[in-house]
Amino acid sequence: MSAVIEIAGLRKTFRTIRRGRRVAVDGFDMVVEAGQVHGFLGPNGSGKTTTLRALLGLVNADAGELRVLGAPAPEQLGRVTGRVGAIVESPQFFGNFTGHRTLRLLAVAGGVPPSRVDEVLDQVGLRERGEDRVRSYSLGMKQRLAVASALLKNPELLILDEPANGLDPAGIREMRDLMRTLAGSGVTVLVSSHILAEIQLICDHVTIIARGRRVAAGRVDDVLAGHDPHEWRVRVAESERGAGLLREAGLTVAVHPDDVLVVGGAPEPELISSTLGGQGLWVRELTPVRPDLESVFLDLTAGATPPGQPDGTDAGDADEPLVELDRTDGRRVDA
Ligand SMILES: Nc1ncnc2c1ncn2[C@@H]1O[C@H](COP(=O)(O)OP(=O)(O)OP(=O)(O)O)[C@@H](O)[C@H]1O
Repeated sequence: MSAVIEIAGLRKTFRTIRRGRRVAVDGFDMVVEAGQVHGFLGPNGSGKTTTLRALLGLVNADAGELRVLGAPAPEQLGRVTGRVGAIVESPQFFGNFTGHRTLRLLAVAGGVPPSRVDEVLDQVGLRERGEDRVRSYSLGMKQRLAVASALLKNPELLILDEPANGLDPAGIREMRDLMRTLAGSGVTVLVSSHILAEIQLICDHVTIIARGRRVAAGRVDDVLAGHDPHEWRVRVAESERGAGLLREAGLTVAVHPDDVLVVGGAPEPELISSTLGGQGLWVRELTPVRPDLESVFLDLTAGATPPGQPDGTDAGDADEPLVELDRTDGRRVDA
């Protein structure tokens, strides 16, 4: 497998009028291999967008090495822009244009054959609505139109910043299906999100960022497996008696209606079986309750107040004037 995105030691500091220096990304590393659907997870203000913007040459990093499809960024991004589609933050479209016309204009501007327009509308499931005005689209449809615009170039790598943001459950499902389809057709997808359950469903790999630093990375299954189960499901013949014995041993026990005991308090499985077996209660089932990505994420990012924000509030504080030293105007970008 070859790396399509490589980030090593990325660091980016912004300056604000009131709070001075704010370290947005602090020695961050990430590797995305070809063919992955890679989730980029982190709490609000943890540095996801800044990282993606640095990767796409929209903001200058203070330090670090970045490569996209092997090309050092930002210096040689131009070599690979035709192979990368990206949507960073919500794209804006003219409501009066139809989806088809919007894409046709973008195709012409990007030197892409107009025949691609119908193909990408098909790919994102908007073919039937292509002749409707964008203003009649739902938020989910607008997001899919944005993805369609990023697909015009037939990219090998698609970078999506919070594509499921603001979508209702049906919109999230559509977006998830779309990403799966894209991955199935060989596109490498990097998707940033704080919607953990969705990342768990769509992504095979994940990098978790907190306070501008990587706190976990790897296959989703491995990241989950690296966290010991906090609880065990236990079945015994006499559930109430079993619960009493386990409580006496210092464990926390919840008795569920179907007589399943959920035993917590970081117990060793041996302690559970010996406590019960020692009193003649034989264990019929002893299963770890595997943590989901959400609990792992909360564990890893607990107390992750971004640097420079002692109160933990998200940095998008509307009342604070920001000196945006490196901000470029474009919110949406096809790299
Ligand atoms: N242009 C800017 N000027 C000043 N500070 C900025 C700028 N862009 C980002 N920051 C700060 O950098 C930190 C990281 O922000 P960033 O947008 O990268 O986080 P994020 O993980 O994408 O958050 P969210 O999920 O809320 O979008 C925050 O403290 C943010 O306020």
